[in-house]
Amino acid sequence: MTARLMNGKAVARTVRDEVAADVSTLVASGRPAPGLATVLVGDDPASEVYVRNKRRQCVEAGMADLHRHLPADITQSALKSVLDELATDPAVSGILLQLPVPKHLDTAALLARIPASKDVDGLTVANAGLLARGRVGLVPCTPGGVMRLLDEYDVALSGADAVVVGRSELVGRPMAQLLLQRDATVTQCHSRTKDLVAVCRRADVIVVAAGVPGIIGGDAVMPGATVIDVGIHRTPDGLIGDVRFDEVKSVAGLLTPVPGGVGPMTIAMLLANTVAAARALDERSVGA
Ligand SMILES: Nc1nc2c(c(=O)[nH]1)N[C@@H](CN(C=O)c1ccc(C(=O)N[C@@H](CCC(=O)O)C(=O)O)cc1)CN2
Ligand SMILES: [Mg+2]
Repeated sequence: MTARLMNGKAVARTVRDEVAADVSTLVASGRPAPGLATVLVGDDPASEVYVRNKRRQCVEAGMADLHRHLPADITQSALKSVLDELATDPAVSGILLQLPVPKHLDTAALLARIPASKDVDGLTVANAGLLARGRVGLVPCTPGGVMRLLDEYDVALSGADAVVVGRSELVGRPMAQLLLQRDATVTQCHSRTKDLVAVCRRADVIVVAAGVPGIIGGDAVMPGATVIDVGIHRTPDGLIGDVRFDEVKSVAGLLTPVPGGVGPMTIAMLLANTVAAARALDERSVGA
């Protein structure tokens, strides 16, 4: 068998077109264009690329780019003040703190300054709590993007055995919650899992977000399974994921490539969350 590749680039394009249409409708009805505040601390080259792409795609979708670039040595309290200012600025629909931040800063305390209503990354405790209760909030972008990809390729989830490899706040935990909401039987694996290969081999759907290059090979995949690779690692030979692509390609039924799989979906879902946040803020002020 050779897996069919899931084209994240194309699906992300579709999502961005939907967002642009939603923005046009909002603006045509006399509302301000949604505004996205990307907050980048320091000069990490990969983060700079991601934020540049977020800003460019934000403008392409007709939204306002309200970027802040702050020095790597900024203090916790100065950064908190910037976030507090964005929190009350009516032009800002969504706030995104690019991660990771420099080591001297306390990420959890910073995220706590972002109001849940503007938390377009879905990383606040409030939005994570809503997700855990199966209620509507802003969903983290990468797991949200994985769900959209699974739906675009008609992957059946109800009753399916789904394995999530990884338990990060950014991907693994919310991913498991989203699959559970869709009635999958979810197993969450991590660095202490005893027999990762045996657990994965039972799965109809595997989402790998371990942050370990090539951790999942062909031996861990049931023939015909759907395999989603969230990993992204720079090597002298180019970008690779958490999945050993060539091996898994000959076993899986559906597989995401790296690059061009999950990555582009992350930014597309950020834009979708920003429009959703703008709409919700708007409805509140209309009702107020
Ligand atoms: N606040 C956040 N920080 C981080 C997030 C996040 O969702 N919110 N996710 C990652 C980085 N990330 C977005 O921020 C991100 C990673 C990768 C891509 C992407 O499009 N990847 C391309 C390859 C691009 C390349 O050449 O590097 C692909 O996979 O095709 C987009 C966004 C950590 N931080
Ligand atoms: Mg089974």
